[in-house]
Amino acid sequence: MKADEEAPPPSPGLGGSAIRCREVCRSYGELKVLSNLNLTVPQGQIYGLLGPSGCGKTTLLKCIVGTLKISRGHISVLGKPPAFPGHQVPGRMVGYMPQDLALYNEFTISDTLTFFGRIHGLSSTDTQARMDFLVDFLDLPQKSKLVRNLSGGQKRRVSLGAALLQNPQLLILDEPTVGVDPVLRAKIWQHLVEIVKTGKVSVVITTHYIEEARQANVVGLMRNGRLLAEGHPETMMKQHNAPTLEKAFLQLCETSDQVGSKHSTSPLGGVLESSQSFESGRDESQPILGVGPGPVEELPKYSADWKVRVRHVMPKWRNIAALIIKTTVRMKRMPGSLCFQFLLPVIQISLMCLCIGGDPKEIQVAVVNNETSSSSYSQSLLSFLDNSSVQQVNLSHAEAFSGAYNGEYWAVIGFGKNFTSYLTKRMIQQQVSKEVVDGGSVHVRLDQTSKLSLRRKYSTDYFSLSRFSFQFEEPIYGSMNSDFTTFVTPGAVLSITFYLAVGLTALSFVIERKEGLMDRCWVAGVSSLETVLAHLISQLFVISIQVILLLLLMLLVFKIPNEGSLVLVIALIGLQGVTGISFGLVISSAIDDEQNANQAALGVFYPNLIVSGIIWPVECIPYPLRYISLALPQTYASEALRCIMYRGWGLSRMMVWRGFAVTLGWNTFFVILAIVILKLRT
Ligand SMILES: Nc1ncnc2c1ncn2[C@@H]1O[C@H](COP(=O)(O)OP(=O)(O)OP(=O)(O)O)[C@@H](O)[C@H]1O
Repeated sequence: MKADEEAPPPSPGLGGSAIRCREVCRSYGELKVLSNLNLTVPQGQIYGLLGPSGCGKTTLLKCIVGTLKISRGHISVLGKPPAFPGHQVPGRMVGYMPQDLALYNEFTISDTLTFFGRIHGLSSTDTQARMDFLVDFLDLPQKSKLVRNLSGGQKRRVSLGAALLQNPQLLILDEPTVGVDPVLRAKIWQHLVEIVKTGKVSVVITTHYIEEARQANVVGLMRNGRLLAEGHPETMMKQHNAPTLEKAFLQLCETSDQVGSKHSTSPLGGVLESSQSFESGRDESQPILGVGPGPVEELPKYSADWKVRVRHVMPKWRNIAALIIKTTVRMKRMPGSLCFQFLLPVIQISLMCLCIGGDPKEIQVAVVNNETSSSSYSQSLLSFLDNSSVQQVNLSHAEAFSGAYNGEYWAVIGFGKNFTSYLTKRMIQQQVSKEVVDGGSVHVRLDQTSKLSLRRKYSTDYFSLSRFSFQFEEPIYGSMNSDFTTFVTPGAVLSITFYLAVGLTALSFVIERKEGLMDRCWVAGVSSLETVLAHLISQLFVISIQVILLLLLMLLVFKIPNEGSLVLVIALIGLQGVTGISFGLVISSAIDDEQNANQAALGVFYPNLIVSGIIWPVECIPYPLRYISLALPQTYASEALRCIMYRGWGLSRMMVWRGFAVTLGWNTFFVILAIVILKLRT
C-alpha cells in the first residue's frame, strides 16, 4: 500500500509500549469515571480490556484516541500524547471502532469505506483492494447495499471494516464482536492475532465475552475506574486457580472488595498493592496485580517546531473534499429532503407575498346616513370609499349598532342630519361652535379587534377624501403602489434564508455527534476547522440554489422591484445564509441534543424577527431595545437590501456597506465561536 505522503515513519511507542496511561483521571461533572488509572499496552500485542458495564472502558478508549480530554495524568499513544502537533493519532496511525455504530445510514458499504479511505489519503486502487479483502473477510453483503438496510450485526462488521481499512499501527476496538456470530467472532480474533504477529500493529479490544479475551496477549481487568490487574490471561487464571478467565476476574473483584473494606479510606473500593509495569523487565509468567503508579517515572518532554504546529492547524483540502463529497452523496440519496430544502424558501416567500400586505376584501360596514338628499356631501364622501374592499350597508342607527355588536359589521359610519351645511360652515367660518364641529364630522366607530386592516383601509381612503388639500406627487424612491409587502419582503427573504440555514446546520451536526460520527471522523484525522469549512461550502451550494429560486419568484412572479445591482442582492442574501450556517454551527457545537438544538433555533426566531425591524420599522422600537436591534445580524442587512433593491444604491453608500460589514462581522464571530466550542468539547 502506498504510504501517505505526510505519514511519519512508524514510531515505536515509548520503551516498546504502544500506549501508556499514567495516573489518568477523568470525570463527567461530579461523576469520577477514571481515577488514577495506570495501563500499558505493549507494542505488537493484543490487549483485552475487560470490566463490568459502566466501569469506564469506553471513557478510557475515548481518552486514548483523544476525543475526550483527561482531567489529570498522562497518556502517550505510539510515542506522543494524542492530538500532539504532527502526530497522527488522531489520524491514519489509529483505527477506531466506537461502541456506537457511527455509520452514515444513507451510504452504501462501498461509500463508507471509500469515505474513510479518502480521509486517510489512500489511493482509489488501495481502497478498492482493501475493500475487496474486507468484504470477503468480514462476510459483508454486496458493497452496493445501503447501510440503513443492513442488519445490526452486518452494520457492526462494516464499522469494524472502516477501522481496519488503512492497516493502522494501533487498533482500538470497542466491543467489535457484539452481535457477531461465533464463527465470524473466531475469524476476527484470528485476524487480530495474525496482524499483531508482525510486531508493528497493536490492538486494544473491549469485550463482554470474557472468555474470548483468552486469545489476547494481555488482559486488563478494570473496575470502578481503575485497573485491578494486568497480565497474560493464562497466567492470571493460574494465579487465581481459576478454570476460566471469568472466574479469575470474579476472584479479583472479591479480593478487591475485601481490601476495599479493610482500607475504607480508599476512594474507589481499594486497589491491590502496587507492582511492576510491562517495561520494567517483568517476569511475564506473573500477572501484574494492582496496577499502581509503579516507580516514579519522569515524563518525557515533547516538542514540535513551529512549521509542524502550523501544518497541524492548517485545514487539509483532502479532508474537506472528502466531507463535501460525503454531504453530496447523502443529499443525492435523499432527493425528497433536498427538494424540500430548495422549495421551502420559495413556498415561504410566496405565502408571504400572497397573504401579507394586501388590502382587506369585502368588509361589511354599516352606514347610518341621516342626510337624505342625493346631492349631499355625505353621499359624495361615501362614494370615495373603495367598494371592492368595503361593502356599505345602509341601516338605521339601532340596526347598525346591534349588527356591529353581533359581529356582522366591522364598523359603523355615521353622518348627522345637517352634515352638508355644518361641513360648509366649518370650511367657510374661522370659528364655529362645538355643535357645528360635531355635526360636520364623519363619525366612525370601529371594531378594534380588526383594527389593523380597517385602520389601514380608512387611512388610505382618508387621503383620497382629503385630495382637495393634499397632492401626493411621484415618490422620491419607490412607487405610488409601494405597500407593506414591498417593505417587508427584503427583510423576510434574509430572515428565511438565515433560519433555514440555522435549522439545517444545527440539526445535522447534533445528529452526527449523537451517532458518534463526529468522533469517528475526528479520530480519523478530521479537524474541527475542516468540519466547519466543509459544511459551510456544501451548505453554500444549497443556499445558492435557494437564493436563485427566491429571486426568480420575487422579481418575475411577484414583481417586487429591484432598482439596484442583482450581484449585490445575491451576495447579501448569500452572506446572510452563511450567517445562518455559522449560527447553526454555534448551536450544534454547544448543544448535544436535537430537542434542545431545535428549541434554541426556534427560541431566537421570533425575538430576532420582531426586533430586527423586518416586520415593523426599527424607528418604532423603544430606545433601549433599539440599541439591541441595531446589533442584531439582520437589522442593518435588511436596511441595506431595501436600499439596494428600492433605491438602487451601491456599496459606496454607507447604509449598504454597513449591512455587508455587519453581516461579515457576525459570520466571522459565529465561525470562530463554533470552532472554539468544538475544540473545547473534544
Ligand atoms: N457523556 C457522559 N456524560 C455523563 N456521564 C457519562 C457520559 N458517558 C459515560 N458516562 C458515565 O460514565 C460511566 C462509565 O461509562 P463508560 O461508557 O465508559 O462505561 P463502559 O465500561 O464502557 O460501559 P459498557 O461496557 O456498558 O459500555 C458510566 O457511569 C456512564 O454513565
